[in-house]
Formats: sequence, C-alpha cells, structure tokens
Amino acid sequence: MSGVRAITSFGRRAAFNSRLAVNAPVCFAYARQYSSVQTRVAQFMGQKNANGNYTVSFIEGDGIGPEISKSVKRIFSAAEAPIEWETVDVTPILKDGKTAIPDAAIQSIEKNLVALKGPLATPIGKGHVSLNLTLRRTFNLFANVRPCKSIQGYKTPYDNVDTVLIRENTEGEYSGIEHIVVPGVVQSIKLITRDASERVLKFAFEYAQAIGKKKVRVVHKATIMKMSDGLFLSIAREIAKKFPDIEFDEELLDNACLKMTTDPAPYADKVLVMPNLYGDILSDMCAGLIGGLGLTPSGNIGDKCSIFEAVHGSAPDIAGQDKANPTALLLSSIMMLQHMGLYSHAEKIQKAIFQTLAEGKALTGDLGGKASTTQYTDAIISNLQ
Ligand SMILES: NC(=O)C1=CN([C@@H]2O[C@H](COP(=O)(O)OP(=O)(O)OC[C@H]3O[C@@H](n4cnc5c(N)ncnc54)[C@H](O)[C@@H]3O)[C@@H](O)[C@H]2O)C=CC1
Ligand SMILES: O=C(O)CCC(=O)C(=O)O
Ligand SMILES: [Mg+2]
Repeated sequence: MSGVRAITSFGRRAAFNSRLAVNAPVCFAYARQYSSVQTRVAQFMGQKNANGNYTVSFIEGDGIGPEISKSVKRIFSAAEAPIEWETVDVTPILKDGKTAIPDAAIQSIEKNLVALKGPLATPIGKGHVSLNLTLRRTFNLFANVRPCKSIQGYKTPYDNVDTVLIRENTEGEYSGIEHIVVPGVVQSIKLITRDASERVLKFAFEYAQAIGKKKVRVVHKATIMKMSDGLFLSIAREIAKKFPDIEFDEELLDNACLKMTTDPAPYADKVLVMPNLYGDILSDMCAGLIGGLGLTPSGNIGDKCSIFEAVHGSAPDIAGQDKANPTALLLSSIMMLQHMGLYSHAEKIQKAIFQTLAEGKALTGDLGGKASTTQYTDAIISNLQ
C-alpha cells in the first residue's frame, strides 16, 4: 500500500525531528524543449552497467510519491528503456547538528550522476529542514529548470503557454537563515552571492541558446530589495553583454504575475530567470495556466549530478488513493532521458503520454477525468509503439 509506505517514511522523519528539536538552534517540445542538457552543464557521463543499462538513483518520496513512481517504473519497463533503478532512502541524519542526507544516498547519486525523485514533504515550523533543499545544496544543483507548456487537446483558458523558468536553486529567500532578534521579532536573511548568481544567469543564457529561444528576461524586485535583487540584476546585465545574440530585458515580479495570467503568449519566446523564491511561486502559477501541478516537470541541474522531479509536492490530500496524476514526474523522467542523451526512448514515451492526454479518454481527476493513476498508466502503456 503506497499510502502506508509514504506515511512510514514520513514517520521515520518524525523521530528524526524530535532529535533535531533538541539540537537545532532557532537560527536559522515538448519535443526537445525539455532538453535540459545541451549546455555547458556536464553532459551525462554515466557508464552502462554489466547488463548494458544505465543505473539511475530513485527517491520515491512521500505522499503520492510511491504511486507516481510506480507509474514511471511500469512505463519505462514497458517501453524497454535501458534504465535500472537504484532505490535510495533519504531519511535524514544529523551531521554536526544539521539535517543531512545519509551517506549511502549521497554515494548512489554521486556514482550514478542522475536521480529521479518523487516529492518529499517538509514539516511546517519545527522539524527537519526541507530535504528537497538539502538535496539541492548537497549536490550543488544550482539551476532549477521548470518548463511549462500547454497540453495539446486539453482545454484551458489559454492554449499558448510555453514558458521556461530558471530558478536559482541554492540561496536567496530559501537559504533558511533565520533567527529570533527578541521575542516577537524574527529575521530571515535573503542571501544573494555573486558566484551563485553568475552561474545560474550564465546557465539561463546558454540554455536559451540551446533550446533556440532568442530572449532572456530577468524577473526581480530590485526596486524594493535594492541590494540583494539589485546584485542579481546587475550581474544579469553584465552576463547579457556576453550573449549579444540573445535579447535581454527585465521585469518586476508582481508585474510578471499580472501579465502572465492576463496573456501568456508574449512569454513563449523567452527564458525567464530569477532568484529562488520567485521561481518557486511563478512555477506553481504557470502550472495553473496549463491545467495544474500534475503536469509540470523540472530538473535540478548541477555541474556533476542532476536530480529530476515534478514541480508539485506530496499532495497529502489525495495520497494513497490511486488518484494522482503521474504526468509531471513522467515528464521529469523525459527531461532526465534527454539529459542522458537517450533521445529515442524519451521520444517514444513522451509521444505515448501526449497521445493519451489528447485522446482524453483516461484522464485523472485533476484534469476532469475519472481514471485512476493505474488506468491512466495502462492507457499510456497501450499507446507505446
Ligand atoms: N519538490 C518537492 O518535493 C516539493 C515538496 N513539497 C511539500 O509537499 C507537501 C504538500 O504541499 P502542498 O502545499 O499541499 O502542495 P502540493 O503540490 O503537494 O499539492 C497542491 C495541490 O495540488 C494537487 N496536486 C499536486 N500534485 C498533484 C498530482 N501529481 N496529481 C494531482 N493533483 C496534484 C494536490 O492534490 C493539492 O491539491 C509539503 O510538505 C511541501 O513542503 C511542496 C512542493 C515541492
Ligand atoms: O521543499 C519543500 O518543502 C518545498 C519545495 C518547493 O516548493 C519547490 O521546490 O518548488
Ligand atoms: Mg514549490
């Protein structure tokens, strides 16, 4: 029972949290457009294993994680994708009083270079820090690539959404550096560094070149956060000069939200790049434009390792009920295959997914259908050619 497994995994973490509480101070182309790869970021260099397959680390995650993971595994197996999954347990440990990923998990991902990940729940308030962020930091996955494109045949108010958001993935508002100044007054530090900003901004321009988009737009709020967003913006302007073939411009975050929800068409020729929290929020908002979080994938890209995951979380409201839409994790796995250079397998699975969505006969509840996760998965498998 996937729901039970999910609860167990989160339960193990509850025990961890009670230990932590003692130690923690308060401080603290869908064709190849999903190609996350043809940039300066390391090409996948993994070696085939003795069976002639590639081994990929798999973190199934919490809540709906095991259900949507099962769907990916069944479809990969039916498509004869040359992937062997190495299941990885990321139940956290304490290292020097801080939440850390267990060594075995780190070794698996370092060895395989690529991981697919289901959602990991984060307790609100007290408890361990986000494991999602811990993974991103542990492997220095500095760019979070979040494409979002209208699904052909699935009707929403707009049929022309085609954005790529690139989110700085290691610092910003997500740094989690917080402390109590005096009771009733807390401070949260937004950390922006030249190094982290430069590498993600450079990545955004290279990514735009790689996928044939002619424009990069930086989304910011430097009118208010004059120093932090100001630094990010000034570095964006510097980097832009090194890419004369790419048009560069700037937009304030609040205005970007207004404009994208009013008419997403002008964003279709652009890659948007932004500090961490803005990318977090905008990517959920964009998902809403195309039919919801069940549809949007992402890739956390580093110089060495990369971890692919859906934009959504563990969806506790539908966990364990065979209701979840696995498309977002499936499309993340397509990004992963492209990252690994396995284009024909990516193409084959992707075609079956989009055909199934376009037919509209076996849609999950989030898309207005009546199919279970299992029935939707069956339909994709029957469309594999
Ligand atoms: N990268 C990750 O692993 C992320 C983890 N989280 C964690 O997930 C937990 C739950 O967060 P929420 O705010 O509830 O966000 P959520 O993304 O889990 O769910 C938001 C809404 O979208 C629906 N939804 C999400 N994925 C779906 C899917 N595949 N199919 C159908 N419906 C889907 C849910 O049922 C819910 O109504 C939290 O602990 C949060 O910290 C949240 C976002 C990302
Ligand atoms: O780690 C979490 O709990 C939330 C992460 C998140 O919302 C995201 O990565 O989009
Ligand atoms: Mg989020």
